[in-house]
Amino acid sequence: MSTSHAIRHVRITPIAFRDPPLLNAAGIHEPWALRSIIEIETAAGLVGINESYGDLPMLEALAKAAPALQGLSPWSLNEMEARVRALVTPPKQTTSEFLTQQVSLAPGTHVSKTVAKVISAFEVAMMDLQGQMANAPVVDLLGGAARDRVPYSAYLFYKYAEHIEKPYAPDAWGEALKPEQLVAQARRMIDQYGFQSIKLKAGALPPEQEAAGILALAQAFPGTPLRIDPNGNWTVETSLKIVQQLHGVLEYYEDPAPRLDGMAAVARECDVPLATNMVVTDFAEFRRNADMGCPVKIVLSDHHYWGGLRATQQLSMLCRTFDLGLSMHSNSHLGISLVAMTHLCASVPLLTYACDTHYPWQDEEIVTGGRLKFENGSLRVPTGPGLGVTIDREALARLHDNYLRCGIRNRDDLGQMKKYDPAFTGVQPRF
Ligand SMILES: O=C([O-])[C@@H](O)[C@@H](O)[C@H](O)[C@@H](O)C(=O)[O-]
Ligand SMILES: [Mg+2]
Repeated sequence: MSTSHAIRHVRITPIAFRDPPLLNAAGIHEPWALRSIIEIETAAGLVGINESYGDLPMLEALAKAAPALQGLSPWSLNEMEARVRALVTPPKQTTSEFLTQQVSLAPGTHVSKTVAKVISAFEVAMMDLQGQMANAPVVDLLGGAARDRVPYSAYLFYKYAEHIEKPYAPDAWGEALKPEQLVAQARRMIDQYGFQSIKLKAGALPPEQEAAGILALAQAFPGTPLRIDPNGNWTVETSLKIVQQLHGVLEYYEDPAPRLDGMAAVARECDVPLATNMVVTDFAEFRRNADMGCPVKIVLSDHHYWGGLRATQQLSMLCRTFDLGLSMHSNSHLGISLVAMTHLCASVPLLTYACDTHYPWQDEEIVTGGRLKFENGSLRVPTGPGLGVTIDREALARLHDNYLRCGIRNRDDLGQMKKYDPAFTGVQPRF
């Protein structure tokens, strides 16, 4: 490698962007969602970019690992992984902290994922650099495109009309607590993006109400594949009762009951395939599911915490070996994450369902050119070198300023819900 391609500098910029009051099993979204923007610069001045989690422990881990990249070639991903593993060890937890985090909805915030998250954060930016050096899109570095566009689904949430603090004008989506409001939300999202399948985030309202929501969607959008995701907030008994009410309607049943044993108990009595982003979140958990005869049939990966794009490709091979389906999970994110996910999904022959994305819930953007355009619910894989997108510096400065002012340093859906309802405990399963 010529020394001009050696990595000389790593910049991590935390950002915050507006996030609507979306309800979930843990509580409710805060007014600002956090991300980190990663920039890796070579001696010659090429810059590879990426987007990842922006909570404080993640920022600390990124800062700790960044010096390991000094002098490294952007092609040396294995060496980068070894150096990160040597430098970053997850902080120790007390048992009670561990139990609290077990019910977290966002596996990306769990400390056991720190090393995988940091590796992923650097890997994508290094592959962006590789693509620029080789004049090839990331999808080609991953083996080439198995498809030229990647399908996403409409991701519906129950929600309030505005945040309790009212830090900015209410979003355009309005309240969604009743079936007819949910149908209106789906209609608006599908009209705008063309999505061809629908996911409902559940586990927030009483299950019968959420089942009524799905039935209303089934009536309003006949033939459209539907999914429901209570994030393990239902007992096995509730999960089985509700799936009966939804007979013939669901494409898959996502994390109805907590833990792998809960999911296995549901699987024994129900013929709808179970999907997860909560109980198979790394290779050890994949093995546990396999040892139990695969009660979970669909793994919802997320390169941000599975260890990167290449790790997710390895996961896809395992899914094929065990005859499992594969699709993608998401958290609140902007365009760099969406584009990285699109390159990845285009490169994976086994992609059995349209992917999740929170993108419609965000109205801000960090990439040059503004919001990404969907066609019939799909995103075209960028064909330019690397990720094929660049950072809008003005937007980066503005979103970083949001971060400095917003006061949020860790995502806390439970704490936020307590502002609306001080008696809310978040103890799961609630229903
Ligand atoms: O954004 C949310 O509220 C979701 O509930 C998210 O935190 C989950 O991790 C995720 O989307 C899921 O599918 O479980
Ligand atoms: Mg989920």
